[in-house]
Amino acid sequence: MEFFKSSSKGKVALVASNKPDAYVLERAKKFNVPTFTFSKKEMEAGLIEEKLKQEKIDWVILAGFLLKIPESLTRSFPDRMVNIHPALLPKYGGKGMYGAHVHQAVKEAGDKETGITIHLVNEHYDEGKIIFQAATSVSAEDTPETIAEKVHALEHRYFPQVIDSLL
Ligand SMILES: Nc1nc2c(c(=O)[nH]1)N[C@@H](CN(C=O)c1ccc(C(=O)N[C@@H](CCC(=O)O)C(=O)O)cc1)CN2
Ligand SMILES: NCC(=O)N[C@@H]1O[C@H](COP(=O)([O-])[O-])[C@@H](O)[C@H]1O
Repeated sequence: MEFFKSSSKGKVALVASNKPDAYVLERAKKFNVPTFTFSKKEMEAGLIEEKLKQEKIDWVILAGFLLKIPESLTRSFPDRMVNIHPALLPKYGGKGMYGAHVHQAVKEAGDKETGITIHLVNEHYDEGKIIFQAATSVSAEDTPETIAEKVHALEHRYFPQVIDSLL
């Protein structure tokens, strides 16, 4: 929202979440961005498709969204739905691989690097076309928490720029 508030290429037109207490909804209010909350059942009943068409949304950007997007919704936004994953796919992707679970797996594997992947969204978890990746080193002294800090820094640095490059 900060990045796009003065953009001539696009704007954050709606913030939607299935978690009514998600802090991003508070952030959206400060940027005067409309918000929309929904349940998993409503998503699976097609309520999101209706809302996004009503609001004339062009792109759907997933950031920490933790439910499987139904195929009907992914097909409504062909090559226009983007997700950010906190690892270097195809490593550490798929069901169960989200948030701290990913960084824990990287630590337990003893990997020397991790990173972020920005990809198009299809009907499967984390299997869409990869658009961008950035890596960071992992040392033996790193913990899942310090790994998360490094990954979050990459996300905050690159996600807006990559989205901007797609518009
Ligand atoms: N159709 C798609 N939907 C989603 C994708 C995708 O690529 N295709 N990406 C995810 C984001 N994600 C990884 O980047 C991801 C998020 C959550 C899970 C997961 O295992 N979720 C749990 C439920 C967690 C909860 O309810 O709190 C589960 O399915 O059991 C895996 C990957 C967003 N949607
Ligand atoms: N597989 C999906 C996944 O793990 N997404 C991750 O959830 C976090 C949300 O952080 P935040 O809500 O605290 O900004 C982000 O690190 C994002 O990569």
